[in-house]
Amino acid sequence: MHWASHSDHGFLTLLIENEVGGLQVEHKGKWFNANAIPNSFLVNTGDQLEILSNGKYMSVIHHVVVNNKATRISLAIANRPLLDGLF
Ligand SMILES: O=C(O)CCC(=O)C(=O)O
Ligand SMILES: [Fe+2]
Repeated sequence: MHWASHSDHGFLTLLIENEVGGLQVEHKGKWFNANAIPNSFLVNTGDQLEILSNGKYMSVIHHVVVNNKATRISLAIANRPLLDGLF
């Protein structure tokens, strides 16, 4: 089971997750596990960065796989643009 696949609206998203993992990123139609490195942030590129870099840094499509065997804990720190303005 996984949460809905999506890209983040903001510039960058910083993620910390526990050892359960579960984040997957899409590349050329395939899904890859994005296992966090202990004591580090995992950084997702967002839509705002893709737009401001004219597509040089693509916004990553991702989702999270979960199960009923292990408790997944994650902390996401995101900046998001106002929906009615530029920033
Ligand atoms: O929990 C995670 O690792 C990712 C959460 C996420 O994709 C989000 O908050 O946009
Ligand atoms: Fe996300």
